[in-house]
Amino acid sequence: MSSIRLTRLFTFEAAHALQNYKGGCRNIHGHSYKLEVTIIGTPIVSETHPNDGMVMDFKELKKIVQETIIEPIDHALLLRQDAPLELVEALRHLSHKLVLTPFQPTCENMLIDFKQKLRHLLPPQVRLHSLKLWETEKSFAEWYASDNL
Ligand SMILES: Nc1nc2c(c(=O)[nH]1)N=C([C@H](O)[C@H](O)COP(=O)(O)OP(=O)(O)OP(=O)(O)O)CN2
Ligand SMILES: [Zn+2]
Repeated sequence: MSSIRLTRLFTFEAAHALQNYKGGCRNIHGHSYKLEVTIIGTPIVSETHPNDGMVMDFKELKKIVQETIIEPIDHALLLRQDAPLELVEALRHLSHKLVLTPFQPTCENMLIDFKQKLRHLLPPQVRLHSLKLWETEKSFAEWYASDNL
């Protein structure tokens, strides 16, 4: 039996601010994020199975990631939950898509959050292998299951 990795690429737009950061990123600004989700498993061997030859249907992976990770934050503003109350209230009043996070919304923390959300939703025959989040064209962070045994 051969283990095979499958990767699906996702893109989303989000704004954030890094609270207390010493530099421009403390201001609200946006990124066109890219997320690579890699799972690992062995392909199904069953001539009668609709997913014969697949570790997992790419479409199924897309649905899980899209609904769990992408849709809640696409075109949203991510702020740490202790952001100034007046700002939070003003944004809510203007019906902005605001997501308050219990962590500083860095690449690193977003990956930890994504990993926690995804792990329990994948079918039993596959495992989450790694996540790679591109914040800019030049900067990305990665989470690997093998780094966290
Ligand atoms: N370890 C981390 N460092 C930084 C993060 C992060 O998530 N993890 N995030 C930021 C900012 O949010 C943002 O990514 C900085 O973007 P940008 O100003 O475009 O980055 P650069 O200055 O590197 O880009 P240049 O094109 O070279 O100006 C900051 N740090
Ligand atoms: Zn940023």
